[in-house]
Amino acid sequence: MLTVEGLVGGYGAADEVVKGVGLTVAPGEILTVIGPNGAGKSTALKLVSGLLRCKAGSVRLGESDLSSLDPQGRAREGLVFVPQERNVFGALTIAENLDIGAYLEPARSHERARDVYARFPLLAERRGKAAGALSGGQRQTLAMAIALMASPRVLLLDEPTAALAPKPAAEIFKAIRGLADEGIAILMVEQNALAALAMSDRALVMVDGRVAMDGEAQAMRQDPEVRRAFLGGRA
Ligand SMILES: Nc1ncnc2c1ncn2[C@@H]1O[C@H](COP(=O)(O)OP(=O)(O)OP(=O)(O)O)[C@@H](O)[C@H]1O
Repeated sequence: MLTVEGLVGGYGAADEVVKGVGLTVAPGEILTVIGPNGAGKSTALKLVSGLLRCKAGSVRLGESDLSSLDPQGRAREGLVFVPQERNVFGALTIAENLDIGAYLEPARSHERARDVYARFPLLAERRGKAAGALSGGQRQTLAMAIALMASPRVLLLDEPTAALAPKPAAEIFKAIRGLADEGIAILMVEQNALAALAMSDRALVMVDGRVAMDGEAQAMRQDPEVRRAFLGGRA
């Protein structure tokens, strides 16, 4: 179980963009964070990953307190972040990108890559090709595949379907659901709120650095207030 309590942090002088966020994600569960632009969703994810230092609060995975660890230390414990942008090395091949993902345990790179290729055959077919030649959806798939090379227990995904058309976005969501169904805990930030909630277990609305609402994803999807504010009021 990922347990985040009282998370506070931000950037330089603006050190309270996130003003006290708490959440839990169990193995096999998808928790999606939605909310208006600038609410601090991506910042919260970066604080959980260790990319940004917390001013206050704690991040625990099971019995381990990860709060004082850097991103690499947290990844060693099983908490792996997939950024929204610059998440693959375009000039390198897919195989080389996966190798980099295995930096924590290079000796297991071959074995992990075999699993990843079995899961994502499109990457296997293109393994010798440059990542820069991939479509948007394929690139996001590769970004998740790189993270999987570290054998994560928790994946932190920052807008995995950003800038994707509905069909590749649906494929990415399906792949994410598959990872959760195998026991990985997923904490995801998404702008594509309606589709994200449809495949999530729980959701959390962040407004101005705080948790404004949280609950079961399907109930939130039906909530008139959430629909009006975040889902375009659509039925
Ligand atoms: N690198 C940075 N340096 C300083 N301020 C930043 C930085 N990145 C984001 N911010 C500020 O932090 C606040 C929250 O941004 P954040 O990206 O976390 O919001 P968000 O909820 O993820 O919104 P969006 O969906 O627009 O990305 C905003 O006011 C933003 O301007």
